[in-house]
Amino acid sequence: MSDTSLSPIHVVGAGLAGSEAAWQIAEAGVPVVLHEMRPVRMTEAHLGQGCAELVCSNSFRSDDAETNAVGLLHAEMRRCGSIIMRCGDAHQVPAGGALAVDRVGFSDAVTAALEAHPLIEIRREEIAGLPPQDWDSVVVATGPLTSPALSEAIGTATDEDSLAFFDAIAPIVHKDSIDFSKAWYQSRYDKAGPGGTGADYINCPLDKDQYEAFVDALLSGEKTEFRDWEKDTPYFDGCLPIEVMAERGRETLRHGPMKPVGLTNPHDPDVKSYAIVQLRQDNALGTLYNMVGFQTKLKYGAQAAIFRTIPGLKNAEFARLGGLHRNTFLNSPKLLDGTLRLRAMPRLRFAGQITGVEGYVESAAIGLLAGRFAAAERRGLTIVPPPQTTALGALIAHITGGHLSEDGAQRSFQPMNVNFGLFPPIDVPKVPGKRLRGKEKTVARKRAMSARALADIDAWIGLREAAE
Ligand SMILES: Cc1cc2nc3c(=O)[nH]c(=O)nc-3n(C[C@H](O)[C@H](O)[C@H](O)COP(=O)(O)OP(=O)(O)OC[C@H]3O[C@@H](n4cnc5c(N)ncnc54)[C@H](O)[C@@H]3O)c2cc1C
Repeated sequence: MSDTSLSPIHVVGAGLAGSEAAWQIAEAGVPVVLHEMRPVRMTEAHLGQGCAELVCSNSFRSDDAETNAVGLLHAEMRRCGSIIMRCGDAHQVPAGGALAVDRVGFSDAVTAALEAHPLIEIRREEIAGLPPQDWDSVVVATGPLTSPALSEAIGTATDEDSLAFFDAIAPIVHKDSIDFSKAWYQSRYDKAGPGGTGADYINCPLDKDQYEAFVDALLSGEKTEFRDWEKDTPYFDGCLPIEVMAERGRETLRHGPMKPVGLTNPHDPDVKSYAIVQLRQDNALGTLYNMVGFQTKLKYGAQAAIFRTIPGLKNAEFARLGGLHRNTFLNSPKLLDGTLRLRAMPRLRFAGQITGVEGYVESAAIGLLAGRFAAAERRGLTIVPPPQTTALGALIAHITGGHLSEDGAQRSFQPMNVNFGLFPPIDVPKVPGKRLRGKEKTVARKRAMSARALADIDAWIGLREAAE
């Protein structure tokens, strides 16, 4: 099926999306040149030169393909031969119901697979402006930290003020600095999940006084200040810094990342904790743990001081403290066509977080689609996007048209994780002799949507195979 007489497709950026796009193109038999600027030029967040480096958490989130939209996306991507999912599965670490990976093993495996593919050439260079005119098919997958020279060129080409918003990352703690006379291992509701034991998280309990003092410290702690032009930059709601959550109400954290449900403190089993901080394994060795949901823009000194007030973390040593980062993404519903091409310059196709999806898996998923579309176009095949009833289809439909914003209104398109709200509605299947209500009905609806999605993705994959 490979045809080396075809001229190559250029992929810019070997992150989650670019690695997946390059793989899909090459697997479709089309040569690829993959341009990655690291290590020649680094971003603010990447530490090494590996492909598909995970810059913060090591989690691909829930792996439940029956009732969780991201778990369903995992399943669909596996069926499409995703390299990101293949390497993720091969390097998973225990994380309850989530799929978490050893970040180094994962990135090494993706890099090795790409380097070994006969149709992929990797060039270590920055594309510091619009790609050369004679590149007639390009996938731009340069992510939230696209280098300034390229993002300015894209801004000019699209005639848009590039919209930026802020995200924050969570700290990572050395496990051997955690005090296990206070902390304990347990997954919420003892859920074992795909690679877990039911005791995968480290939990640190707070009583009411400790929680109130912690919230006070967050509210008064010294924050990284925004510069003037950055002040109107909004946060993405799914990744709010904890101190911003605390500002929204004193109980917000107790109902969010510090919720005390589904966990029992073995050191004091009769006393219900008022709030609980969870840490999740971050590397295969099990030596590092990240503080779940503790992304923050507190200054480093304040972070260390405040987090050490958490019982069990008094002597915590931090492998990395939390921090702020900027995100850049296109107003995709306006600028991209249904196959991710820039309307104003169709030789450029976009993939990953720069298209306005959020998250490692979603970014890779859009890379998967961009790669398949670019390869089909190069081979003269008709491009058929996946139906919106699938997770892949729901995601691309959202970024290329599903999001509604009124003409002339301020741009309202915001990065989006995959979720069942993006799927067309479905009738909940009837259970003879039983009337489903509440949670039971919601779960039944999700199961029905997932079953429909998996059947439809198989049909879509079959269509492509039939075209070849
Ligand atoms: C600090 C931070 C923390 C995040 N935390 C999480 C998290 O915990 N969980 C989660 O699911 N998502 C997180 N995200 C969001 C997002 O899902 C990830 O950034 C994801 O890696 C995006 O995938 P991508 O392929 O679009 O971009 P990336 O994975 O960032 O890949 C882009 C690649 O392009 C390269 N590049 C950039 N400009 C150029 C150029 N001009 N020429 C050549 N190469 C270039 C970069 O070096 C990089 O390798 C985070 C993002 C950031 C920035």
